[in-house]
Amino acid sequence: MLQLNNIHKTFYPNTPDERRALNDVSQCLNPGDFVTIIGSNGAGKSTLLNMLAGTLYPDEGDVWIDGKNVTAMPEEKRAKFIGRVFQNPLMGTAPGMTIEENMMISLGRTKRRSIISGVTKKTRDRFREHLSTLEIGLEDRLNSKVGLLSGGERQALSLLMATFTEPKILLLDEHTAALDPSKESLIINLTKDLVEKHKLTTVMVTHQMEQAIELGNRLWMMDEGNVIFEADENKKKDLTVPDLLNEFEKVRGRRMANDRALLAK
Ligand SMILES: Nc1ncnc2c1ncn2[C@@H]1O[C@H](COP(=O)(O)OP(=O)(O)OP(=O)(O)O)[C@@H](O)[C@H]1O
Repeated sequence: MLQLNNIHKTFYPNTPDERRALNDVSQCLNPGDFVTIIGSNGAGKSTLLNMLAGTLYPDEGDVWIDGKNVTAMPEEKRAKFIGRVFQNPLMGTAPGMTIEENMMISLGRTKRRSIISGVTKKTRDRFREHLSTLEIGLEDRLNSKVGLLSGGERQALSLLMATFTEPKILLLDEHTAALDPSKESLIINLTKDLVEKHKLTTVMVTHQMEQAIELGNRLWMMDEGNVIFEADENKKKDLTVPDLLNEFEKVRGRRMANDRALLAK
């Protein structure tokens, strides 16, 4: 479903600011795989997600999604089959527009049909049905401006908008990091439900190692632009946070430097 072949990315090459963000990354995911990615500061996690989303292009290597080489495909075209939720609840939704208008935009991204044609009763009913699965009452607030929603409500809506069109790939970019703990568990449970319901191939970056172990069927640990340890479904079942820290030390001969991961529960 997803294949990364020998991906390299260096920012400001041949200058004093040169930063090698990805260094020969080759990985693949099967349909329905859910990989969580952890790693040290500056390991290349966000760069990898940006490469998948088409926000950045690799210097070398290629990206394949569902049998198609998408390496040079611009972000707006990939948005037809990639859903993404960001860390910041303010990103991913338009605050000045209503819930219904935001959902129409999501739908419009994936369909050729113009969104100006208006919302039919059938579409509105479909939106209500999807919103009701969140169980936070948004189905009764279709005409509320999204800017009035709380951070947790907005992140739940972003997650729904990224998934109800059934993308080929779902990218989660530390999507619970800005939420307080009660909202965080709501969003994590929703994530599990939506990924399972739509059988989505999912790539999630997180700084919380427990979350990385609990969610999904695969795990990649990154450092200095590459995946230095990975666990498949079997290996992941028995994995603990100390195991991950030990694995890092074993491979690198030093401790993982990640201030946010170490501060997280
Ligand atoms: N737009 C950019 N311009 C220049 N350098 C960049 C840019 N984006 C990332 N980098 C550099 O590339 C490297 C990898 O960064 P990236 O943000 O992918 O790491 P990360 O694993 O997401 O880090 P963190 O967990 O600290 O957010 C870092 O050295 C970073 O400074």
